[in-house]
Amino acid sequence: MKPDVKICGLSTPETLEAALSRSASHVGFVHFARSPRHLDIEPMADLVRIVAGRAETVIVTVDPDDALIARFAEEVMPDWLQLHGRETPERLAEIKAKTGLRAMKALPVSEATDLDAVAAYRDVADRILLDSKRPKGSNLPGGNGVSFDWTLLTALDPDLAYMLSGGIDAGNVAEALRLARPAGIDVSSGVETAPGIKDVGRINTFFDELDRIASEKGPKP
Ligand SMILES: O=C(O)c1ccccc1NCC(=O)[C@H](O)[C@H](O)COP(=O)(O)O
Repeated sequence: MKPDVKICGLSTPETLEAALSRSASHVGFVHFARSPRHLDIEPMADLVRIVAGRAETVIVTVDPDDALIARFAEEVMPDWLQLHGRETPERLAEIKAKTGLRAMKALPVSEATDLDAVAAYRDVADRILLDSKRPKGSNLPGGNGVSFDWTLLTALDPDLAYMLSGGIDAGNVAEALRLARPAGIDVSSGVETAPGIKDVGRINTFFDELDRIASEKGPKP
């Protein structure tokens, strides 16, 4: 089955259209002041309006308070909130109840024991996103363009439909899909020319590679 593909950290109509025209399943917009991909509520709402149901829309944020989640739900109206902070399973349930939105919980991974956290979240999160742990020197909990050891994921329950992210690009996505078998992949830096600068050419190259992988897997005559 084709994996979901989320292009994250979009911030311009041109790059958003590129992702949509190649059938991204999810498009992500970051609201986190320190991020080079940060968007305020209004420009984010403008981009979500452009999507107009062609993909699922995701606001990526970190430990949002109640006032902020209310603004997301009322002014942006995305399909998902993706949470990259220290949100507990209880807080995740509360955010879902208050907004009516689906929640994707990002869990940072660098070693096998990091996967223990999955058990606490899998029943409350609508999707788990397994992302690389923040590298030393970075002040961002995501979007760092570094990958982790995907062979760790072979220990996961095969029924867990998770998203994989962290340093995925056109050069390594085939290996990511082969080793980790995720239900979806999430890409940000891998389709940028510099942090926060998405590139239409790189988005197309990434989807070309996914098409090539799908054609290799297709039925042989
Ligand atoms: O992308 C950001 O700047 C960001 C900031 C704060 C929290 C999360 C953030 N990104 C989360 C994502 O969903 C990224 O797509 C994911 O971490 C993978 O990023 P990359 O390794 O750059 O592909």
